[in-house]
Amino acid sequence: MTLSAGDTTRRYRVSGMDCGGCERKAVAAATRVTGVTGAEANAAAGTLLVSFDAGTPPDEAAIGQALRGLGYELKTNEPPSPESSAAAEKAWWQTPKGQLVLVSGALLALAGVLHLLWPGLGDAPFVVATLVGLYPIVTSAWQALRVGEVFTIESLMTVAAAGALIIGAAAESAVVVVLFAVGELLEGVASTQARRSISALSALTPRTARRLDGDEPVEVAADSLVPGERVLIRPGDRIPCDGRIVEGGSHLDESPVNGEAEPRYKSVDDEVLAGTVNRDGALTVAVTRRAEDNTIARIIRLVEDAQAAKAPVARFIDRFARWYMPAVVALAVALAVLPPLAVGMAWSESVYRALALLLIACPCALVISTPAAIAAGLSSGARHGLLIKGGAVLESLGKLKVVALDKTGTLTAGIPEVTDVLAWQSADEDDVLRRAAALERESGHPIAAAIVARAGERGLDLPRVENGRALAGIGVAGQVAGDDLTLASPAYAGRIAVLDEAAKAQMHALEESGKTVAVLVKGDVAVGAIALRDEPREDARDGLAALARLGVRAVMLSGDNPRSAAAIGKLLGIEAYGGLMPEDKAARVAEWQRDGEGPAGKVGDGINDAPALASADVGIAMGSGTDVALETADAALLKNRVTGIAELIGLSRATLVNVKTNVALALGLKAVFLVTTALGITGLWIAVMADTGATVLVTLNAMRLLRHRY
Ligand SMILES: Nc1ncnc2c1ncn2[C@@H]1O[C@H](COP(=O)(O)OP(=O)(O)OP(=O)(O)O)[C@@H](O)[C@H]1O
Ligand SMILES: [Zn+2]
Repeated sequence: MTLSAGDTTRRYRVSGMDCGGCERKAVAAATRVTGVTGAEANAAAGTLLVSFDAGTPPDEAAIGQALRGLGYELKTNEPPSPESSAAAEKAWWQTPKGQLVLVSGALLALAGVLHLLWPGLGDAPFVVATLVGLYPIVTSAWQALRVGEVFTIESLMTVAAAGALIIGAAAESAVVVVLFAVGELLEGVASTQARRSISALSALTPRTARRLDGDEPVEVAADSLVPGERVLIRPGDRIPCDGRIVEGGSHLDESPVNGEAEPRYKSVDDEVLAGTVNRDGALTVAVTRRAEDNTIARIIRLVEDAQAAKAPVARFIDRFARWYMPAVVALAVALAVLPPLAVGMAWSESVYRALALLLIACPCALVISTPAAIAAGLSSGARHGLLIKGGAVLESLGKLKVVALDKTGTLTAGIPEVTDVLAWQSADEDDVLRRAAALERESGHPIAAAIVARAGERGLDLPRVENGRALAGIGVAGQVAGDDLTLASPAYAGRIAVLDEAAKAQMHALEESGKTVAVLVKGDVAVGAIALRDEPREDARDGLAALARLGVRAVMLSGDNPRSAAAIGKLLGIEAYGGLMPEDKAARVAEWQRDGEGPAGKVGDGINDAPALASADVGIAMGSGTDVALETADAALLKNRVTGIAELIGLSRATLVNVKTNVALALGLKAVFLVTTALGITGLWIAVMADTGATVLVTLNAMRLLRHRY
């Protein structure tokens, strides 16, 4: 079943699950509750998604009860907080699994000692050790049986250990029980680590804030702050909330939130993020978001959702494990029964081999191989300002062959500056600038900000504009003192006005040097033009070079005129196309996909390039955490750097390689020992060692991703 979070689904946190077997049991238990129509569990994320008929939500307490019977704890979907996550993550020896390891291990050691001191006791001490260690396993096998899950790891284990006792291999079965407990304990380690590295983010926000009541700072709980309140932040403090600076200026270290290494100077009207560090100046900040909506809380929610959404590989492995277990049981029965009947092998020998087979078959390592790696990859990315919305996105990111990048704000800083003002037809330069700035006053385009700023520098008074309107991808228009005015790209200006050859030549020259030109048209006469230049980002070259090293083709798609796009493209050494409307960019991406040049990614600010972001295999939003971008794109770069794109792809590839290595390790070890056991070369406890060993290897390998180098 495929589920997604919607209005007829509800997501719960569940603690205690740590492998595919746990997931299946939890799903089986939840779907038995009346009203529940489907469920999906994810051990790595510690989540259970429950679907139900709209209007009749199922009884939460009943679901909780059903899960408790299996040893899992249901929590309602509370927002993450340092306290709750700290409480959920107990030290290993405090968990039931840890205690089972300690108790069964101690009993095994004791049995060994007794056996040496009083050989007369025979196997009795080992039998006792086995039975004690087996007790929780039997209980959990029984609970799973009651919800209809017959072939669980625990039921295999119960049969195997009991069988070993019956054929007189008590010492082995005691060892087997301990190793099984160790393996179970280890299974959860990678996903717990991954989860912890995310919930650690929430601990970055200070608990308290110094709220200004009038001019008096009062210490209050940070999560009680509401938008509009003002807080005082001293040098060295962590910022307690998302907000806007109303007084002061300081260098802010944002690395904890977005991985941006260089501290940035921010002052009045700049946005600050909760969890970042105020380096050197005192700031007064107006709160803009409540604690539960601040950027860091949103990041944590996104990453948790991402971990809960299974990658296609993980689904495949789940399906595989489903038929694999019964198949193994059938094989074990055949191995026990056939050789004695066919070639007269001793029953004790054939049963022994069959039991060993059951033990190796435990698919724990295989089942955690994929989710562990993906959870680690997603966490590692989030810690470096690379947000990936789930395993499926991660898979496609690693396969990208071509990436389209916007020019403005992506490859360039997005802060153009006016370089030239041209005046034609008896107008003077200040006149052109004054009217252009008046038109731009309401526009949100970076060009607008630059023109208004330049007019301000020259101390110009801006006239009133009537009927002002933005022409998306073209420019702005309105009436000033009765004149119809348009400020637009030369291409559009050429359509509504006649541009003489001299003017055209002037503009072409500006464009060829990489500048953007906006033409001021009065009625149907071009009266002047303003040229602006937006410098490439410092790291644009490095970022593109890194993409080239990964063998990914990078193409610039720009709404700016083709000549200046080409000039910037040449400067950066990237294939460039200009004069594209947003839908043209989407069409270009679709073309690549159709012609087999994709999978294609699209990087943009997520604001005026939404169609292209959506049509790409992976839409990557870039920018300092703009609201739209975070939630609509498939992946987001919180640090405002071109180099982040290659980091994102590199991380995805590393994760995919890790997944493949893990699957190969788990399946490979399993295959080898299946054969050697069936042939009678290796015995019971090598079999269990192999399974525990594979679990350890897979876990360690996945955890390497938490230290991935960017
Ligand atoms: N407010 C404006 N003032 C002046 N010109 C504008 C304005 N808005 C758009 N234009 C013109 O339209 C062109 C395309 O704008 P659009 O917003 O689609 O692209 P962009 O974001 O500037 O560039 P890119 O696609 O490279 O990111 C601009 O290069 C500019 O010439
Ligand atoms: Zn388990």
